[in-house]
Amino acid sequence: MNIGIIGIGNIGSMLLETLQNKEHTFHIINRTRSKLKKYEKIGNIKICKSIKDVYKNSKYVFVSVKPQHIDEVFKEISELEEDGNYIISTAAGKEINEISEKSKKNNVVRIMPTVISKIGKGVTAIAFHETIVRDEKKEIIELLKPLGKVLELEEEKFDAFTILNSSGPAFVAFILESFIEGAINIGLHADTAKDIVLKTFEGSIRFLEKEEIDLSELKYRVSSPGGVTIKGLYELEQKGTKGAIMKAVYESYLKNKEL
Ligand SMILES: NC(=O)C1=CN([C@@H]2O[C@H](COP(=O)(O)OP(=O)(O)OC[C@H]3O[C@@H](n4cnc5c(N)ncnc54)[C@H](OP(=O)(O)O)[C@@H]3O)[C@@H](O)[C@H]2O)C=CC1
Ligand SMILES: O=C(O)[C@@H]1CCC=N1
Repeated sequence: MNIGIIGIGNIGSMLLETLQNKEHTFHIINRTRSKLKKYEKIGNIKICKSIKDVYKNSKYVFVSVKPQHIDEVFKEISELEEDGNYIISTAAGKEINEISEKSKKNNVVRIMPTVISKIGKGVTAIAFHETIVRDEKKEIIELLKPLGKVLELEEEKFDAFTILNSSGPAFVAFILESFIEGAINIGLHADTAKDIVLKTFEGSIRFLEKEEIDLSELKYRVSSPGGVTIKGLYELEQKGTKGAIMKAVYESYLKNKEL
């Protein structure tokens, strides 16, 4: 399969490295060419000189530039003949109709990926232009399988999905970091704290999945009456932590709708 990737940043490089397969040939381009140096000697990666070269040589063309750069890319694509190629946009907040209009193409697919897919365990939402038929959808979903789970999703749910799934890892990192710094404050070395915090979160998630219990049930199992855990939970409630997190999710969601 000939696969194009326009924009080799966080997501473009994740796609290039995760979808790697000897049966694919990748045609890639990035604005800053020095970023592509490490791919120069890989047999099935062709570094292209223009967006036209990427598009002409690829059946599936991922567009993974930032939303503010996407118009210039679609403008270039709009001047090219569609010849069985598909545009697969990763841009947050950019709808299929808008992409189709700007690129003057019908074969438009929208995905919402996550950096987590680098280890094959992410969830990728996908939506298709109305003209794309079942067999074509199947082939595209199959192509994305190395990323983890591929979830066909109504476009109106993409904004919420983006914040949970794709921004999510940053929120998780922030919360983990808060616990690590809390642990340093009570005398643990940073490395030890990180190790314990990661294992505690991982173990808690596995436990919830295995025991199939509610989150509040886990809170009550851990919180002894008048004990230490409830003291900490009380502090979090008094500081409005849950409200602050809900607001953070909402503000990100609103921002995504503005794009
Ligand atoms: N980061 C994430 O976790 C997620 C990102 N997304 C979406 O994916 C897209 C990419 O995000 P991300 O990878 O983080 O962004 P990055 O800035 O890391 O990567 C974008 C890349 O596109 C390149 N670029 C910009 N304009 C052009 C152009 N005209 N031709 C070729 N290359 C170009 C940039 O080059 P240069 O090296 O010069 O900057 C850069 O390397 C965005 O639309 C974002 O909304 C979606 C889900 C998750
Ligand atoms: O922060 C962003 O805008 C992108 C989209 C989702 C994750 N990163």
